[in-house]
Amino acid sequence: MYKRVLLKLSGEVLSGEGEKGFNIDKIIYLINELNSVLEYGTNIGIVIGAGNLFRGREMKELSPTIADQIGMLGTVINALYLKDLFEKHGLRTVVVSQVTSLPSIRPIHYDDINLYFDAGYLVIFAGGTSNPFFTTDTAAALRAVEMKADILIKGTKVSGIFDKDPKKFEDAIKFDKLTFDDAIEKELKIMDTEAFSICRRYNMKILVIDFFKKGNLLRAIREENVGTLVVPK
Ligand SMILES: Nc1ncnc2c1ncn2[C@@H]1O[C@H](COP(=O)(O)OP(=O)(O)OP(=O)(O)O)[C@@H](O)[C@H]1O
Ligand SMILES: O=c1ccn([C@@H]2O[C@H](COP(=O)(O)O)[C@@H](O)[C@H]2O)c(=O)[nH]1
Repeated sequence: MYKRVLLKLSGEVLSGEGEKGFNIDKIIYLINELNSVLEYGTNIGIVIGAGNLFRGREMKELSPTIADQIGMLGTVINALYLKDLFEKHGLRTVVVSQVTSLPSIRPIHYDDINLYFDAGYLVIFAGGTSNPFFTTDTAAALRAVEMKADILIKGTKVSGIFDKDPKKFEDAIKFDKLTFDDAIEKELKIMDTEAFSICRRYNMKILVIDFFKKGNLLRAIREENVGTLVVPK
């Protein structure tokens, strides 16, 4: 069983696939999935995307650096939205970020992260990497290494990593396991090359799961056979 996990969630986990904004039923589902895992004392850090609000690459009318800053702020909005609802449902949560100074957001300090986990808090890392031209997958890789996670779990809308995008190709074939070298060489676009590359350098395993399938998060944390595992060798 994994004891410390960085969970990367697509923004669409908050809205529903292909939707924008927030859907309270989806967030209750997320809370239930997290509760089932927190019972076991697993430390959970969350990096949340912002596809339910803004994706830099979709705002073609804007300069890329501005669009990306708006995207990063979207992750801050998502983090605060989640913090409030998590706490209303009994999940103690702290939001940490380097990109904004707001009364409900704390700066990232490594020593404090351990204290938050020891006190039973969920930690949401908001604001991506703080740099334009990246995505929250890269932020997830960095935070997973920084918080000394056992594994980075990417909760998404596909059941794992395929030889091509399963949303576009019906005949896509799923991998149960593959190496970082394979994922990078085959240019499997489920995650950025930067994210794979950071995880390869620091031996951070990645597991990609369908977050919309009930119970999958617990299966993943219990190290049951679910999704696709990416390993060093
Ligand atoms: N080889 C592949 N295997 C699996 N999925 C793939 C592959 N190539 C592309 N994809 C696509 O990658 C997507 C990964 O989505 P992800 O969870 O990162 O959402 P996102 O849109 O980047 O996040 P957000 O909603 O926060 O912007 C999946 O929807 C899937 O269709
Ligand atoms: O480090 C980062 C992380 C994110 N962005 C911008 O935010 C949006 C939303 O993130 P997703 O990973 O796509 O959900 C992204 O499209 C970028 O525009 C960033 O600039 N830097």
